[in-house]
Amino acid sequence: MTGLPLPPPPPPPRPVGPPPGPAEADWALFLDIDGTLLDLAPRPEAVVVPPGLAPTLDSLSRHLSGALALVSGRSLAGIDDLFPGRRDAAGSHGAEWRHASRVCTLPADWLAGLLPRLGRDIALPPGLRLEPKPCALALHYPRHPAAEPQARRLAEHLAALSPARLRLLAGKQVIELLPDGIDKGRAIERFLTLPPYAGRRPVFVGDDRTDEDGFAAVNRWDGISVKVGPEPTTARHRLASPAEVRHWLAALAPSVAGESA
Ligand SMILES: O=P(O)(O)OC[C@H]1O[C@H](O[C@H]2O[C@H](CO)[C@@H](O)[C@H](O)[C@H]2O)[C@H](O)[C@@H](O)[C@@H]1O
Ligand SMILES: [Mg+2]
Repeated sequence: MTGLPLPPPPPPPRPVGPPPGPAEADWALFLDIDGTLLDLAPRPEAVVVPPGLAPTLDSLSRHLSGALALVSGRSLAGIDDLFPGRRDAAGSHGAEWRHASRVCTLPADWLAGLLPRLGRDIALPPGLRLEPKPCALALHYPRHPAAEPQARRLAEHLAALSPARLRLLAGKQVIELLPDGIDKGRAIERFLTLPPYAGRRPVFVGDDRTDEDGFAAVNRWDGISVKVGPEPTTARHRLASPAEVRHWLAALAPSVAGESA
């Protein structure tokens, strides 16, 4: 029996090499935290910031005339606990945002309404840990991968109860509830409209599915997108681990030290 001709095979994946270096002075550098700058830990509060990392970021920021921002799922307060100094940052995937010390946080009445009900009249699956943020809610299921469907069902239930339009965002052993329309791509693009970021080439390094919006934005701006880890990605460069990221950043920094010496 003759059938329809088979479609041509998909093209082989584009080779994804390491990112370039040293840092060009016209880069705008956007860095994810967990799984990118820092090794993952069993609990959010258990991560370790290696000594030397903050000074490296400071050197790079000076080299880039201040165009360096942290773009994280953590809250701004959580970012400041790890990297003090009220740095430019997008927190809660962009639902909180700080540029030149000016802070902007989305209203979160929906969260204030939901939180008291959790564990009281809405059951929490065993093993689930809640991380409330100013305008987002993370449902962590550490060491309980089987809890993922339950966490997702709970997140969907909460989203349906909420008067605000919310989106679900799945990360590493976590499902997050966020206001609709919030993602890291938009957070990065917002920085790119403002000094000293405007007119620069965006560079974004991230490790998670939640970073794909950031990679897509940076690709649209002809920037440098860098995926950390082996998973499929739309990023155009790849580093293997947070240790490789730190090594890459430190290798960018000596030219900085040389220039500032
Ligand atoms: O966007 P990021 O900077 O990567 O932040 C993403 C989430 O990071 C934290 O959770 C994740 O890291 C924890 C520590 O390694 C880990 O225990 C957890 O399983 C991961 O999901 C943070 O707690 C979240 O708020 C961030 O959204
Ligand atoms: Mg991450």
